[in-house]
Amino acid sequence: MEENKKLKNEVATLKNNIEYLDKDSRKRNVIFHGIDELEENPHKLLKLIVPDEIKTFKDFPLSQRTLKALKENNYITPTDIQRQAIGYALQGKDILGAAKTGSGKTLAFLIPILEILFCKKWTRLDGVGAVVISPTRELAYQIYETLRKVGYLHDFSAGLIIGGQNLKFERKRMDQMNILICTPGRLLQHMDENPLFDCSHLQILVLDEADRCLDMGFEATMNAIIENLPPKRQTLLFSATQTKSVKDLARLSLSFPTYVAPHEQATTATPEFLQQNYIVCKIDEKFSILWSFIKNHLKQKSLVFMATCKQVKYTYELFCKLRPGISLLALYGTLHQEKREKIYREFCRKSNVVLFATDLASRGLDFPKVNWVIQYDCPEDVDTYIHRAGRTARGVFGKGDGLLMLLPHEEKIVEDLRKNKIPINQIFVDASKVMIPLRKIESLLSDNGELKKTAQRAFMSYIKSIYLMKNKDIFNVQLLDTDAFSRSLGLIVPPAIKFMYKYNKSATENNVLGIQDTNDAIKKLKAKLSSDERSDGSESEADNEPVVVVAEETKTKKEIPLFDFHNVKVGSDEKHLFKVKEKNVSIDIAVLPNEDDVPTKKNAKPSTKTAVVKKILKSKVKVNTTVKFGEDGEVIGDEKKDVKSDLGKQFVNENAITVDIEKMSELLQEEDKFDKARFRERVKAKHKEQKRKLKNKKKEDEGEKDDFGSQSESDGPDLSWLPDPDKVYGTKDDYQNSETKSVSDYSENDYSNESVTSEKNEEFHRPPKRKIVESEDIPRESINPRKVKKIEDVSASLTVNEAEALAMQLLKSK
Ligand SMILES: Nc1ncnc2c1ncn2[C@@H]1O[C@H](COP(=O)(O)OP(=O)(O)OP(=O)(O)O)[C@@H](O)[C@H]1O
Repeated sequence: MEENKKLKNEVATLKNNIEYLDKDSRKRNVIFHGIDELEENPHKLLKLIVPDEIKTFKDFPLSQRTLKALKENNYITPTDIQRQAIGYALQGKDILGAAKTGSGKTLAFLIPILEILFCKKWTRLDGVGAVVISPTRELAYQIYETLRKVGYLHDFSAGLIIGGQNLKFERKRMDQMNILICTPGRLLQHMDENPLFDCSHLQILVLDEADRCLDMGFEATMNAIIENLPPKRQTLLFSATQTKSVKDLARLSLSFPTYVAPHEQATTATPEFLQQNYIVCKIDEKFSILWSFIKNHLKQKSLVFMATCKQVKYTYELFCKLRPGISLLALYGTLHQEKREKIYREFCRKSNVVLFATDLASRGLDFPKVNWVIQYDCPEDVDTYIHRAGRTARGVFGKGDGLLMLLPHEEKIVEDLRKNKIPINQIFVDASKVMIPLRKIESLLSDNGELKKTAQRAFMSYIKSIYLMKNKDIFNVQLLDTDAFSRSLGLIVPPAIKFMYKYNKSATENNVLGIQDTNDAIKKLKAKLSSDERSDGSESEADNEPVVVVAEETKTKKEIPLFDFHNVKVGSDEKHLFKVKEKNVSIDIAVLPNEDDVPTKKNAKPSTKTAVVKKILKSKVKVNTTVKFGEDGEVIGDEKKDVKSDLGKQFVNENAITVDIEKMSELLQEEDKFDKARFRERVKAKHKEQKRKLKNKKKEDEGEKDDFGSQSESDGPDLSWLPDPDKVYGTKDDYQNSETKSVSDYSENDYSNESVTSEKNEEFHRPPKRKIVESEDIPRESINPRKVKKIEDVSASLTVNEAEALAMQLLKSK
């Protein structure tokens, strides 16, 4: 104790001097020499920092700058992990830190980073002194923000190096950074490509969510990063589910790491005030339960975890269209970085909101005041459960609720959870209170092709994710009622699950042959599927094709508004609602066809494109050829495709497999001659046809002129119907006399003088003003009625004399 007190005083003096030194640099070296002495004897500090004696951050030998910033951000009392880890870290020890979610691990490594670099007089010119690696961009961003808060009084430069940002911008500044917060991929990219990046002086390496950073997903990247780092460094590993794997630790070449786990003896592995529940339901009930939950928690902040990006996308898009009355957000890896950041910030800011997310958001993210964490799909393992559930009930007295949704066969995971000190209780949902507008969803999907595709992708991605799970005791794709699942998503026709069909087929074949080890084939298939699932691009076309199996008519549920998960029903009747009905657990229906559907060899419809091609090739049908038939059924050859040259014919007869380029070019030249000749002929014929048409048109035009202009004689009107003028007016002579007379009369006498006229009339017998004469030898019916009408009109308008003159003229011309 005495020694401790002495050391404390020593350090207090040093600290004061360090602050003082900021103003007076002349004494700097003397003081740092003192700190160096302490560093050389770490056990001195170890004795000095007794975790149980630490009440506030002031009790640590921290710089005033750090203490001030901590105070400003209301960090007064250190949490358990901070109390235990900071001391060891300040001594330069490698640390394996494990503590419950939301227990403040971030500060447990950020404070030592600041203090160690500060004590080492790190400056901008010294380059990268500390690197913090986080598995996700969002978490890296969050750590960076915390660092800015608690380290703003220090002179260090810090950089956030994550994917999706401007690489050029980062590249120029990398050599000036003292503390880097990064994701593995981007860090390695700089190590590989950026000549300005130098981390040879690195002092501290931190892996947040260390078990995730070191797992299979990042294995190669992390190995490459570690190779590029100086072996002499301090390494700190933190996670709520810490790795103890010797292999992992060996990879990091930790030297006698100190295991810091303040909650190891705790009764629970999850936060104290986290209320954890689970329900068991059928696969087709999950979607409606989720919808009902959201509708009944409109004034809360909920986070829903789903297995795949595509499920998140579909649920988000569909629920937005259904308008639940609360703001909805979706966060998943395939989103653009800017969007991801925006959604992350929005979810942090809002208080009544639902965020659908993949496991991208399951680790480390410190969303404030989340009321509910719903694990819509069963987590891969206990660790994933812990991290997901830990997004609520965070901080010192944080409270929250968790709900795990399980399918009947997934209930086994509860045993594992309980074994791992996770207190979880079963609750029951009153089925009568569950509702979803399924008809509306179906009609939305039928109207919106894009949404339907998203639904199909969501369906497929879920099935694939289950198929790829390691733990086959819990995740068994063959126990999924895929038809019911598809219907619950609004898909009347379930998409075909071809990979399963292939898998089952190969398994059956191998069984028949007595081959035990089919692992290689399955592994290949799995690798392909997992790469599909991870990829940003759309699923293969095949996955979106509808299945051959005809779906049953979709059942609709009554829409009943009230819903309460806390309404635990103990009555046996209520319990039955969620018991597994064996007939609904159709093992093979969706995956393997029914016996009736099993295709016989003859009538089998090929299910894949390869099978179709094989069938076509077998039937010796020439693909991509067109046969034209004439009217009499004779085959008409395709002139274009027929070879004309002798060389071409010879080539066709040879049926050569290999291609001789020179010969081919010669052949093409020969064929080209024929083609050109054919083309010339066609042009000629076209010109000829055009000329002919022009001629015809000209003729037609002339004909039209005849009709309406000078009429030809032959086409003249038929005047045979007119009465014989000799009969009517006497002989030709009489006629000539009368004509002369009348003309002179008309000229000499006033035509209007009636007396004269009457006299003349007496001399000449004039027929009364006549109508069209109906002569006996010309039957009226034989005359064109239109002509008759026309003549009647003309004659009615003429005076007798005019009519006579006209008639005479006509006769003359005849
Ligand atoms: N000493 C402290 N006093 C008060 N609040 C604190 C303290 N340390 C951390 N916190 C707060 O607790 C919350 C959780 O901290 P942090 O995110 O570091 O937890 P974590 O252990 O890293 O969680 P996870 O395991 O989920 O990554 C944060 O909001 C943080 O501000």
